[in-house]
Amino acid sequence: GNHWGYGKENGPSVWHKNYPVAQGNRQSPIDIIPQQASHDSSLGPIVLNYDQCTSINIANNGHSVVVEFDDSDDRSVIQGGPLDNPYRLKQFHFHWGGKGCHGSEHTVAGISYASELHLVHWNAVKYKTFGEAAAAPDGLAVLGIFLDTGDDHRWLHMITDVLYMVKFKGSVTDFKGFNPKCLLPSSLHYWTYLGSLTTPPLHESVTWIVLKEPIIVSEKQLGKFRMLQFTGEEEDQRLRMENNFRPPQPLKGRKVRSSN
Ligand SMILES: COc1ccc(N2C[C@H](O)c3cc(S(N)(=O)=O)sc3S2(=O)=O)cc1
Ligand SMILES: [Zn+2]
Repeated sequence: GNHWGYGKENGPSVWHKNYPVAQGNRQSPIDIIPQQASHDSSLGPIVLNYDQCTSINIANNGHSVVVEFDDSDDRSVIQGGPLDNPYRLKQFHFHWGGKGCHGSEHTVAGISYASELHLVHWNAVKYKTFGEAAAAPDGLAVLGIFLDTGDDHRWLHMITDVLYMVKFKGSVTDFKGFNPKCLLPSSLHYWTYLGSLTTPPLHESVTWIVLKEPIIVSEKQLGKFRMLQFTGEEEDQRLRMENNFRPPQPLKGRKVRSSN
């Protein structure tokens, strides 16, 4: 059917037909212009408590590769920065480009990175379920981390080495005990703004926290993401999973704040 995707017929330029909020006033991603971001001394550091981390599985959902966490309690949370209370880690996933071209969703002064990692958290203090939070203006907090190419990333191997097991849409495999703290850059300096999910349903429910410092991964490691498929094993079409990113959306007067 006309299920949404990243192709010509079902990609970001036509999502508004089924998801009119695509043309809303707080859509993501955006182009972040550092010189126009306002330094806000009231913005404290973000604090990540991932130590009791409980990853459950890794899956190919037909749009990205997703690592899900047990979010039945507050063992893995993000807090501080622009957030009024702790938000619970639910999943993380990636967006990337095709060979040699870029694939991040947020851009910095027009520059895009090779890929972008999103760690999705929800406000379990205010909302009873993830679904309720995902539709509320202060329901989600997504930590965005840019991936640039260079040397091998010593911990990303733990993910790229199992991608072959989730090659096809709908595949899932156990992935326990992975702590995403090993995917953070050395600095937690960030930009923050109010935005949305970057895929349908495009809910305007995300406080975005985008780290300024990218992590470095090798072209070889990125290449393993590109052997994933948008399509299921039983489908005739074999569509390589790449360029699964939405381009920057209009700022519509929003302010981007910068941590110190
Ligand atoms: C209730 O309706 C729903 C609300 C949210 C979701 N999700 C899947 C989305 O693909 C999606 C995209 C995210 S991104 N690229 O970080 O902006 S985060 C996220 S999700 O895991 O929240 C599913 C159903
Ligand atoms: Zn994402």
